[in-house]
Amino acid sequence: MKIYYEDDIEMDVIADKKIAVIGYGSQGRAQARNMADSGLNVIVGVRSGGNSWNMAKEDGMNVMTIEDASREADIVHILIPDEIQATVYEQSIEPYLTEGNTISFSHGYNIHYGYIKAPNGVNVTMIAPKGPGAMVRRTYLEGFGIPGLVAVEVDATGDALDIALAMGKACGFARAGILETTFKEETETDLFGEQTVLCGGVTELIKTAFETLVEAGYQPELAYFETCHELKLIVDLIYEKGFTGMWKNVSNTAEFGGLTRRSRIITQETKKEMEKILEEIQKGEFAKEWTLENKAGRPMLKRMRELEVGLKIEKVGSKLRKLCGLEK
Ligand SMILES: NC(=O)C1=CN([C@@H]2O[C@H](COP(=O)(O)OP(=O)(O)OC[C@H]3O[C@@H](n4cnc5c(N)ncnc54)[C@H](OP(=O)(O)O)[C@@H]3O)[C@@H](O)[C@H]2O)C=CC1
Ligand SMILES: CC(=O)[C@](C)(O)C(=O)O
Ligand SMILES: [Mg+2]
Ligand SMILES: [Mg+2]
Repeated sequence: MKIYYEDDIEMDVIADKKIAVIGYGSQGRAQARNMADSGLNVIVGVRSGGNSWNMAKEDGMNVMTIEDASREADIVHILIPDEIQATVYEQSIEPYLTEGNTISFSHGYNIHYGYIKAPNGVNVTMIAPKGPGAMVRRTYLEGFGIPGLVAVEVDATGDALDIALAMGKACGFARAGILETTFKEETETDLFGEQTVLCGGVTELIKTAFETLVEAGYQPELAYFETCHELKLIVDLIYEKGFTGMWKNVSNTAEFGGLTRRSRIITQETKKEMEKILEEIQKGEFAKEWTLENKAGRPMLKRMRELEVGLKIEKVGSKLRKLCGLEK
Protein backbone atom coordinates (compact mmCIF):
# COMPACT_ATOMS: atom_id res chain seq x y z
CA MET A 1 0.00 0.00 0.00
CA LYS A 2 1.57 3.33 -1.07
CA ILE A 3 0.35 6.66 0.37
CA TYR A 4 1.70 9.87 -1.18
CA TYR A 5 2.01 13.14 0.73
CA GLU A 6 2.85 16.69 -0.39
CA ASP A 7 6.64 16.23 -0.29
CA ASP A 8 6.43 13.09 -2.46
CA ILE A 9 4.85 14.93 -5.39
CA GLU A 10 6.39 17.28 -7.98
CA MET A 11 4.12 19.81 -9.68
CA ASP A 12 6.30 20.56 -12.70
CA VAL A 13 4.80 17.66 -14.70
CA ILE A 14 1.57 19.65 -15.09
CA ALA A 15 2.84 23.21 -14.50
CA ASP A 16 2.45 24.15 -18.16
CA LYS A 17 -0.45 21.86 -18.99
CA LYS A 18 -4.03 22.99 -19.66
CA ILE A 19 -6.51 21.11 -17.50
CA ALA A 20 -10.15 21.02 -18.61
CA VAL A 21 -12.53 20.24 -15.76
CA ILE A 22 -15.69 18.95 -17.42
CA GLY A 23 -18.62 19.67 -15.11
CA TYR A 24 -18.98 22.29 -12.40
CA GLY A 25 -21.15 20.55 -9.86
CA SER A 26 -20.28 19.06 -6.48
CA GLN A 27 -16.77 17.90 -7.46
CA GLY A 28 -16.17 20.03 -10.54
CA ARG A 29 -16.58 23.39 -8.83
CA ALA A 30 -14.48 22.35 -5.83
CA GLN A 31 -11.64 20.72 -7.73
CA ALA A 32 -11.51 23.37 -10.47
CA ARG A 33 -11.21 26.15 -7.92
CA ASN A 34 -8.68 24.29 -5.81
CA MET A 35 -6.48 23.58 -8.84
CA ALA A 36 -6.81 27.16 -10.09
CA ASP A 37 -5.95 28.49 -6.62
CA SER A 38 -2.92 26.18 -6.71
CA GLY A 39 -1.72 28.03 -9.81
CA LEU A 40 -2.73 25.59 -12.54
CA ASN A 41 -4.16 26.56 -15.94
CA VAL A 42 -7.76 25.40 -15.50
CA ILE A 43 -10.53 25.57 -18.09
CA VAL A 44 -14.09 24.74 -17.07
CA GLY A 45 -15.99 22.83 -19.77
CA VAL A 46 -19.76 22.99 -19.36
CA ARG A 47 -22.96 23.44 -21.35
CA SER A 48 -23.18 27.05 -22.58
CA GLY A 49 -25.88 29.08 -20.86
CA GLY A 50 -26.49 26.42 -18.19
CA ASN A 51 -26.41 26.95 -14.42
CA SER A 52 -22.79 25.80 -14.25
CA TRP A 53 -21.77 28.12 -17.07
CA ASN A 54 -23.12 31.11 -15.15
CA MET A 55 -21.71 29.97 -11.81
CA ALA A 56 -18.24 29.31 -13.25
CA LYS A 57 -18.29 32.73 -14.91
CA GLU A 58 -19.31 34.34 -11.61
CA ASP A 59 -16.42 32.48 -9.92
CA GLY A 60 -14.08 34.05 -12.46
CA MET A 61 -13.15 30.78 -14.11
CA ASN A 62 -12.06 30.39 -17.75
CA VAL A 63 -15.25 28.84 -19.17
CA MET A 64 -15.71 27.08 -22.52
CA THR A 65 -18.08 24.57 -24.03
CA ILE A 66 -17.19 20.95 -23.36
CA GLU A 67 -16.03 20.55 -26.94
CA ASP A 68 -13.79 23.64 -26.95
CA ALA A 69 -12.34 22.79 -23.53
CA SER A 70 -11.58 19.21 -24.63
CA ARG A 71 -9.92 20.48 -27.82
CA GLU A 72 -7.84 23.05 -25.93
CA ALA A 73 -6.72 20.91 -22.99
CA ASP A 74 -3.88 18.47 -22.41
CA ILE A 75 -5.79 16.85 -19.53
CA VAL A 76 -9.57 16.34 -19.55
CA HIS A 77 -10.85 15.74 -16.01
CA ILE A 78 -14.40 14.40 -16.30
CA LEU A 79 -16.57 15.47 -13.37
CA ILE A 80 -20.12 15.11 -14.66
CA PRO A 81 -22.61 12.52 -13.39
CA ASP A 82 -21.46 8.93 -13.94
CA GLU A 83 -24.62 7.93 -15.77
CA ILE A 84 -24.16 10.48 -18.55
CA GLN A 85 -20.37 10.47 -18.87
CA ALA A 86 -20.26 7.89 -21.67
CA THR A 87 -22.67 9.82 -23.91
CA VAL A 88 -20.98 13.17 -23.33
CA TYR A 89 -17.55 11.57 -23.76
CA GLU A 90 -18.52 10.02 -27.09
CA GLN A 91 -20.13 13.18 -28.48
CA SER A 92 -18.13 16.03 -26.98
CA ILE A 93 -14.78 14.80 -25.64
CA GLU A 94 -13.33 11.83 -27.54
CA PRO A 95 -13.38 13.55 -30.98
CA TYR A 96 -11.04 16.25 -29.63
CA LEU A 97 -8.47 14.06 -27.89
CA THR A 98 -4.97 13.82 -29.35
CA GLU A 99 -2.02 11.52 -28.67
CA GLY A 100 -0.36 12.31 -25.35
CA ASN A 101 -3.56 13.68 -23.77
CA THR A 102 -4.93 12.39 -20.46
CA ILE A 103 -8.52 11.62 -19.55
CA SER A 104 -9.03 11.71 -15.81
CA PHE A 105 -11.86 10.79 -13.45
CA SER A 106 -12.86 11.00 -9.80
CA HIS A 107 -14.68 7.64 -9.92
CA GLY A 108 -13.66 4.58 -11.87
CA TYR A 109 -17.21 3.52 -12.78
CA ASN A 110 -17.27 4.18 -16.56
CA ILE A 111 -13.77 2.83 -17.25
CA HIS A 112 -14.15 -0.19 -14.98
CA TYR A 113 -17.47 -1.30 -16.46
CA GLY A 114 -16.29 -0.53 -20.01
CA TYR A 115 -18.72 2.28 -20.81
CA ILE A 116 -15.78 4.54 -21.79
CA LYS A 117 -12.73 3.33 -23.70
CA ALA A 118 -9.87 5.74 -24.42
CA PRO A 119 -8.19 5.94 -27.85
CA ASN A 120 -4.63 4.62 -28.17
CA GLY A 121 -1.93 7.00 -26.94
CA VAL A 122 -4.17 8.63 -24.31
CA ASN A 123 -3.54 8.24 -20.57
CA VAL A 124 -6.43 7.07 -18.38
CA THR A 125 -6.06 8.18 -14.77
CA MET A 126 -8.11 8.76 -11.65
CA ILE A 127 -7.69 11.18 -8.76
CA ALA A 128 -10.66 10.74 -6.43
CA PRO A 129 -11.45 12.43 -3.11
CA LYS A 130 -12.93 10.29 -0.35
CA GLY A 131 -15.50 12.92 0.46
CA PRO A 132 -18.15 15.29 -0.90
CA GLY A 133 -17.27 18.24 -3.10
CA ALA A 134 -18.19 20.88 -0.53
CA MET A 135 -15.65 19.38 1.91
CA VAL A 136 -13.00 19.19 -0.86
CA ARG A 137 -13.27 22.97 -1.12
CA ARG A 138 -13.78 23.77 2.56
CA THR A 139 -10.81 21.73 3.80
CA TYR A 140 -8.60 23.14 1.02
CA LEU A 141 -9.40 26.69 2.13
CA GLU A 142 -8.74 25.68 5.74
CA GLY A 143 -5.24 24.59 4.69
CA PHE A 144 -5.95 20.89 4.97
CA GLY A 145 -7.59 18.41 2.56
CA ILE A 146 -9.65 15.29 1.94
CA PRO A 147 -7.78 11.98 1.55
CA GLY A 148 -7.63 10.91 -2.08
CA LEU A 149 -7.20 7.81 -4.21
CA VAL A 150 -4.99 7.67 -7.29
CA ALA A 151 -5.07 5.05 -10.05
CA VAL A 152 -3.67 4.62 -13.54
CA GLU A 153 -5.54 2.42 -16.02
CA VAL A 154 -3.45 3.38 -19.09
CA ASP A 155 0.01 4.98 -18.95
CA ALA A 156 0.62 6.03 -22.57
CA THR A 157 3.12 8.81 -21.82
CA GLY A 158 5.13 7.14 -19.05
CA ASP A 159 4.25 9.85 -16.51
CA ALA A 160 0.52 9.24 -16.01
CA LEU A 161 0.89 8.58 -12.27
CA ASP A 162 2.93 11.78 -11.80
CA ILE A 163 0.21 13.74 -13.63
CA ALA A 164 -2.60 12.32 -11.48
CA LEU A 165 -0.66 12.84 -8.25
CA ALA A 166 0.13 16.46 -9.16
CA MET A 167 -3.58 17.09 -9.80
CA GLY A 168 -4.39 15.54 -6.42
CA LYS A 169 -1.79 17.72 -4.71
CA ALA A 170 -3.28 20.81 -6.39
CA CYS A 171 -6.69 19.76 -5.01
CA GLY A 172 -5.27 19.50 -1.49
CA PHE A 173 -5.63 15.72 -1.22
CA ALA A 174 -1.90 15.11 -0.54
CA ARG A 175 -2.20 17.09 2.72
CA ALA A 176 -4.28 14.20 4.06
CA GLY A 177 -2.67 11.51 1.90
CA ILE A 178 -3.28 9.97 -1.54
CA LEU A 179 -3.57 6.17 -1.53
CA GLU A 180 -2.63 4.25 -4.69
CA THR A 181 -5.34 1.89 -5.92
CA THR A 182 -6.88 0.57 -9.13
CA PHE A 183 -10.01 1.56 -11.07
CA LYS A 184 -11.55 -1.77 -10.09
CA GLU A 185 -10.84 -1.39 -6.37
CA GLU A 186 -11.96 2.25 -6.18
CA THR A 187 -15.16 1.59 -8.13
CA GLU A 188 -16.22 -1.47 -6.16
CA THR A 189 -15.39 -0.05 -2.73
CA ASP A 190 -16.92 3.36 -3.45
CA LEU A 191 -20.20 1.85 -4.64
CA PHE A 192 -20.21 -0.57 -1.69
CA GLY A 193 -19.48 2.19 0.86
CA GLU A 194 -22.11 4.62 -0.41
CA GLN A 195 -24.77 1.89 -0.63
CA THR A 196 -24.22 0.04 2.66
CA VAL A 197 -22.85 2.74 5.00
CA LEU A 198 -22.35 6.35 3.96
CA CYS A 199 -25.65 7.10 2.20
CA GLY A 200 -27.90 4.03 2.17
CA GLY A 201 -27.18 2.20 5.40
CA VAL A 202 -26.88 5.20 7.69
CA THR A 203 -30.12 6.87 6.52
CA GLU A 204 -32.07 3.62 6.92
CA LEU A 205 -30.61 3.19 10.43
CA ILE A 206 -31.55 6.74 11.43
CA LYS A 207 -35.01 6.54 9.84
CA THR A 208 -35.80 3.23 11.54
CA ALA A 209 -34.66 4.42 14.98
CA PHE A 210 -36.60 7.68 14.61
CA GLU A 211 -39.78 5.85 13.58
CA THR A 212 -39.38 3.38 16.47
CA LEU A 213 -39.31 6.21 19.02
CA VAL A 214 -42.16 8.20 17.41
CA GLU A 215 -44.40 5.13 17.08
CA ALA A 216 -43.74 4.43 20.78
CA GLY A 217 -45.17 7.88 21.56
CA TYR A 218 -42.03 9.95 22.14
CA GLN A 219 -41.85 13.54 20.87
CA PRO A 220 -40.70 13.58 17.22
CA GLU A 221 -38.41 16.55 17.96
CA LEU A 222 -36.63 14.61 20.68
CA ALA A 223 -36.42 11.54 18.46
CA TYR A 224 -34.81 13.71 15.73
CA PHE A 225 -32.24 15.22 18.10
CA GLU A 226 -31.40 11.77 19.54
CA THR A 227 -31.18 9.66 16.38
CA CYS A 228 -30.06 12.17 13.72
CA HIS A 229 -28.76 15.51 14.90
CA GLU A 230 -26.43 14.11 17.55
CA LEU A 231 -25.03 11.49 15.15
CA LYS A 232 -22.71 14.08 13.59
CA LEU A 233 -21.18 14.82 16.98
CA ILE A 234 -20.54 11.12 17.64
CA VAL A 235 -19.18 10.52 14.10
CA ASP A 236 -16.91 13.55 14.49
CA LEU A 237 -15.42 11.82 17.55
CA ILE A 238 -14.88 8.60 15.56
CA TYR A 239 -13.40 10.69 12.68
CA GLU A 240 -10.92 12.35 15.05
CA LYS A 241 -10.25 9.60 17.63
CA GLY A 242 -11.45 6.25 16.29
CA PHE A 243 -13.86 3.89 18.06
CA THR A 244 -11.88 3.78 21.33
CA GLY A 245 -11.57 7.57 21.37
CA MET A 246 -15.30 7.93 20.89
CA TRP A 247 -16.06 5.37 23.62
CA LYS A 248 -13.74 7.33 25.95
CA ASN A 249 -15.79 10.47 25.31
CA VAL A 250 -19.27 9.08 25.89
CA SER A 251 -20.65 7.87 29.21
CA ASN A 252 -19.83 4.40 30.56
CA THR A 253 -23.57 3.75 30.37
CA ALA A 254 -23.60 4.50 26.63
CA GLU A 255 -20.45 2.44 26.15
CA PHE A 256 -21.86 -0.62 27.95
CA GLY A 257 -25.25 -0.31 26.24
CA GLY A 258 -23.72 0.29 22.83
CA LEU A 259 -21.18 -2.53 22.97
CA THR A 260 -23.71 -5.10 24.26
CA ARG A 261 -26.56 -4.20 21.87
CA ARG A 262 -24.91 -3.12 18.57
CA SER A 263 -24.65 -6.67 17.18
CA ARG A 264 -28.43 -7.07 17.69
CA ILE A 265 -28.93 -4.17 15.29
CA ILE A 266 -26.28 -4.99 12.67
CA THR A 267 -26.61 -8.78 12.66
CA GLN A 268 -25.01 -11.65 10.78
CA GLU A 269 -27.96 -11.34 8.41
CA THR A 270 -26.88 -7.77 7.73
CA LYS A 271 -23.36 -8.98 6.97
CA LYS A 272 -24.75 -11.60 4.54
CA GLU A 273 -26.76 -8.89 2.78
CA MET A 274 -23.65 -6.69 2.56
CA GLU A 275 -21.83 -9.58 0.91
CA LYS A 276 -24.68 -9.96 -1.60
CA ILE A 277 -24.59 -6.23 -2.40
CA LEU A 278 -20.84 -6.41 -2.93
CA GLU A 279 -21.31 -9.36 -5.28
CA GLU A 280 -23.91 -7.41 -7.30
CA ILE A 281 -21.35 -4.62 -7.66
CA GLN A 282 -18.51 -6.96 -8.58
CA LYS A 283 -20.62 -8.76 -11.20
CA GLY A 284 -21.76 -5.47 -12.75
CA GLU A 285 -25.39 -6.16 -11.84
CA PHE A 286 -25.77 -2.81 -10.03
CA ALA A 287 -24.22 -0.95 -12.97
CA LYS A 288 -26.63 -2.69 -15.37
CA GLU A 289 -29.59 -1.80 -13.12
CA TRP A 290 -28.50 1.85 -12.95
CA THR A 291 -28.04 1.96 -16.74
CA LEU A 292 -31.55 0.53 -17.33
CA GLU A 293 -33.04 2.95 -14.78
CA ASN A 294 -31.55 5.86 -16.70
CA LYS A 295 -32.64 4.46 -20.07
CA ALA A 296 -36.21 4.28 -18.68
CA GLY A 297 -36.11 7.91 -17.51
CA ARG A 298 -35.36 7.17 -13.82
CA PRO A 299 -38.90 6.15 -12.70
CA MET A 300 -37.68 4.45 -9.51
CA LEU A 301 -35.31 7.23 -8.51
CA LYS A 302 -38.01 9.88 -9.05
CA ARG A 303 -40.50 7.94 -6.89
CA MET A 304 -37.97 7.29 -4.12
CA ARG A 305 -37.02 10.96 -4.08
CA GLU A 306 -40.68 11.89 -3.63
CA LEU A 307 -41.07 9.42 -0.75
CA GLU A 308 -37.85 10.69 0.88
CA VAL A 309 -39.04 14.31 0.86
CA GLY A 310 -42.31 13.19 2.46
CA LEU A 311 -40.68 11.36 5.40
CA LYS A 312 -41.71 12.57 8.87
CA ILE A 313 -38.06 12.87 9.88
CA GLU A 314 -37.51 15.24 6.96
CA LYS A 315 -40.39 17.50 8.01
CA VAL A 316 -39.47 17.49 11.71
CA GLY A 317 -35.78 17.87 10.91
CA SER A 318 -36.27 20.75 8.49
CA LYS A 319 -38.32 22.64 11.08
CA LEU A 320 -35.65 22.16 13.76
CA ARG A 321 -32.75 22.96 11.40
CA LYS A 322 -34.49 26.22 10.43
CA LEU A 323 -35.14 27.11 14.09
CA CYS A 324 -31.45 26.80 14.93
CA GLY A 325 -30.30 28.48 11.71
CA LEU A 326 -28.69 25.40 10.13
CA GLU A 327 -31.15 25.51 7.24
CA LYS A 328 -32.29 28.66 5.44
N1 LIG B 1 -20.52 14.17 -5.37
C1 LIG B 1 -19.43 13.82 -4.72
O1 LIG B 1 -19.14 14.28 -3.62
C2 LIG B 1 -18.45 12.85 -5.33
C3 LIG B 1 -18.50 12.58 -6.68
N2 LIG B 1 -17.52 11.81 -7.23
C4 LIG B 1 -17.52 11.57 -8.67
O2 LIG B 1 -17.30 12.82 -9.32
C5 LIG B 1 -17.96 12.82 -10.59
C6 LIG B 1 -18.89 14.01 -10.66
O3 LIG B 1 -19.87 13.83 -9.68
P1 LIG B 1 -20.67 15.09 -9.09
O4 LIG B 1 -19.74 16.22 -8.89
O5 LIG B 1 -21.47 14.58 -7.94
O6 LIG B 1 -21.63 15.44 -10.31
P2 LIG B 1 -22.80 16.51 -10.33
O7 LIG B 1 -24.12 15.82 -10.41
O8 LIG B 1 -22.62 17.51 -9.23
O9 LIG B 1 -22.49 17.17 -11.77
C7 LIG B 1 -23.17 18.31 -12.14
C8 LIG B 1 -22.45 18.87 -13.35
O10 LIG B 1 -22.65 18.02 -14.45
C9 LIG B 1 -23.17 18.79 -15.54
N3 LIG B 1 -24.08 17.97 -16.32
C10 LIG B 1 -25.15 17.27 -15.85
N4 LIG B 1 -25.75 16.64 -16.87
C11 LIG B 1 -25.07 16.96 -18.01
C12 LIG B 1 -25.20 16.62 -19.38
N5 LIG B 1 -26.17 15.80 -19.79
N6 LIG B 1 -24.32 17.13 -20.27
C13 LIG B 1 -23.32 17.95 -19.85
N7 LIG B 1 -23.12 18.30 -18.57
C14 LIG B 1 -24.00 17.81 -17.66
C15 LIG B 1 -23.90 19.94 -14.90
O11 LIG B 1 -23.94 21.02 -15.82
P3 LIG B 1 -25.27 21.93 -15.99
O12 LIG B 1 -25.19 23.00 -14.96
O13 LIG B 1 -25.14 22.46 -17.39
O14 LIG B 1 -26.47 21.02 -15.80
C16 LIG B 1 -22.97 20.24 -13.73
O15 LIG B 1 -21.90 21.04 -14.15
C17 LIG B 1 -18.67 11.47 -10.70
O16 LIG B 1 -17.85 10.56 -11.37
C18 LIG B 1 -18.82 11.06 -9.23
O17 LIG B 1 -18.93 9.67 -9.06
C19 LIG B 1 -16.48 11.29 -6.50
C20 LIG B 1 -16.41 11.54 -5.15
C21 LIG B 1 -17.42 12.27 -4.47
C1 LIG C 1 -19.32 11.60 -1.63
C2 LIG C 1 -18.87 10.30 -2.12
O1 LIG C 1 -17.75 9.86 -1.87
C3 LIG C 1 -19.81 9.39 -2.80
C4 LIG C 1 -20.83 9.05 -1.74
O2 LIG C 1 -19.09 8.27 -3.21
C5 LIG C 1 -20.51 9.96 -4.01
O3 LIG C 1 -21.04 11.06 -3.91
O4 LIG C 1 -20.54 9.22 -5.03
MG1 LIG D 1 -17.28 8.04 -2.44
MG1 LIG E 1 -19.50 7.52 -5.09
